Amino acid sequence: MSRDRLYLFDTTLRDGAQTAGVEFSLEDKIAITRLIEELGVDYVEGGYPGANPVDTAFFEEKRTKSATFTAFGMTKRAGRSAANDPGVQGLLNSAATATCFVAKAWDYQVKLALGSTTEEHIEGLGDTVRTASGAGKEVLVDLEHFFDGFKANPEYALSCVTRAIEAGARWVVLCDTNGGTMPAEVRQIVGTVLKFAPGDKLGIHPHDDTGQAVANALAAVDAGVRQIQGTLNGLGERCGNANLITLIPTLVLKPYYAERFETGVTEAHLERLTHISRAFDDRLNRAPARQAPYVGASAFATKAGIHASALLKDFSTYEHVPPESVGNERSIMVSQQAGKSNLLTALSRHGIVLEKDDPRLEKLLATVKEREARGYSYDGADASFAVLAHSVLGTLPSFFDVEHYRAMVERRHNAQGEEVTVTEAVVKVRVEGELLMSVAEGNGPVNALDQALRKDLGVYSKRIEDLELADFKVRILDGGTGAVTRVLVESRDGSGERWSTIGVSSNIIDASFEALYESITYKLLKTEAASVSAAEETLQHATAVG
Ligand SMILES: CC(=O)SCCNC(=O)CCNC(=O)[C@H](O)C(C)(C)COP(=O)(O)OP(=O)(O)OC[C@H]1O[C@@H](n2cnc3c(N)ncnc32)[C@H](O)[C@@H]1OP(=O)(O)O
Ligand SMILES: CC(=O)C(=O)O
Repeated sequence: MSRDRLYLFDTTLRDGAQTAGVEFSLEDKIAITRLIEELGVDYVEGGYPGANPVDTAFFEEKRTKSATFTAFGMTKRAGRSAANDPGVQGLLNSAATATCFVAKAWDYQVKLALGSTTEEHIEGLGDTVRTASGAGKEVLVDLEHFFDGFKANPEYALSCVTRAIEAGARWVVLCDTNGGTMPAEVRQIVGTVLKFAPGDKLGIHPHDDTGQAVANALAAVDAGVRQIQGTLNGLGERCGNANLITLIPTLVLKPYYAERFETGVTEAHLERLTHISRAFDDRLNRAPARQAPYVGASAFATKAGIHASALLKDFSTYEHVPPESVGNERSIMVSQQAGKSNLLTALSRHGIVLEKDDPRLEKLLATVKEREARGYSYDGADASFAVLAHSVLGTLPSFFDVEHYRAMVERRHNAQGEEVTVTEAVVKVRVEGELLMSVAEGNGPVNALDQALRKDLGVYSKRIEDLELADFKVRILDGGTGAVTRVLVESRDGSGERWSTIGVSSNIIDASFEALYESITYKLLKTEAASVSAAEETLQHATAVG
């Protein structure tokens, strides 16, 4: 059976940014783009250039590698042409390859919210699409309130679709903006739209207000649309958007969809799904939902006492897909095999190759599990996993030891009588037998400790020169007096690589220091091979000259 191409459009950085309590920094947007691209989606909608400084800065350069970099904005405002509309021009002058314009497909909203007429709005839609398409952009149109608009005035809603296509839109996206449409209605309405527009130009943008965004996306695909818009972990306005982390494995692993549709998602992308979902939650500073389909910690967890015997004969007795296909793991007390497979994959990402029966693997697995029980989480801290693995496997070079550190925060009055807060840190490290002490000031205790730790690492100083802190996140794991603090530090270097490390302690400074220490250790680990071969070359050269 020949398969239709189904396109996946991620709007985490745009509709996801409209979630209550979520605020993305530029650093967040850059890092989340990398996560989204690991999924193998076709489009990344990065935000709304011109709406706020972060989004404007984000669109100053192309941020995607494989996905089409897309900017969102509204169609031209009434009373001016698209060529003279600063909002439209902001999108056209951005580094985006595609522009997605929102227009209103419900006549009531046009009159009420825009104070305009349907004739004027539809003219504006056509003008905006023609202008953007003439400027060389791939054009998408999000038809806001499409399903409610269709129920109120099908003629107007349908004419928005046909006008956008006539004007040159590559995609017209039918939005269930208020999220109240039922899957059966989606199927029925899309069926009618298909009499006026081809399915390979239609998309669906469902909201989750009745918990059916994923069902509505699938209903629309069944009816004939060929693009789905959604977000990581279902983030989005109010109750969220269609969850791509749920939809993607369904489209790829379920024979009903896999036999009919082809996406850009490969098996390798799918195996990163759990990691991506949890790393995204870590970035949002929220606990991953244990019962999330496919990727939750409970998605493949079984109460061993009840189901163990059947599971041991055949895992499919209680699993609808194999957990490793989505990078998750089975949680059964009587078997550690899946855990080992997971570890082998994670180790190979760091160039560590082990046999499955290597006894050190069992030790590493036990260590990871024991540390995760204490609050560590290696899903969002792959660099800490690499450091831990080398340490347990006995392959971690002894770069430096921290003998002592101290951080001091003082609130006092300066000579002018103003209140000032002064922060200072002292770190003593031992490098190749030599004791080195550094003192630094910072804008807070963690910053001061970071400065002091990196100030003098003796022979290693040169190798960490281009190391920078990109982000710092704190999460309190349990409330009350026994609270445990988890700190995630994101670092980057001149090669463009970014990595995350973790620290856990009842003391926030201790947790931060651990994460900073591991970041430097990871940087030294990753430069170790290059440093050894440079030393060997120098030695060979000296021998040849000598
Ligand atoms: C359904 C959705 O999710 S659509 C996406 C919504 N997302 C956002 O709004 C997030 C980003 N938005 C923003 O930062 C701001 O709204 C901005 C910068 C875009 C505009 O800010 P302001 O100029 O202050 O306008 P404000 O937000 O108060 O109102 C929206 C304006 O856009 C107009 N408008 C809304 N949709 C459209 C449209 N599709 N075409 C033309 N005009 C539109 C409204 O009539 C209103 O015009 P008015 O200022 O003349 O009253
Ligand atoms: C465009 C959009 O986000 C919506 O209609 O929901």
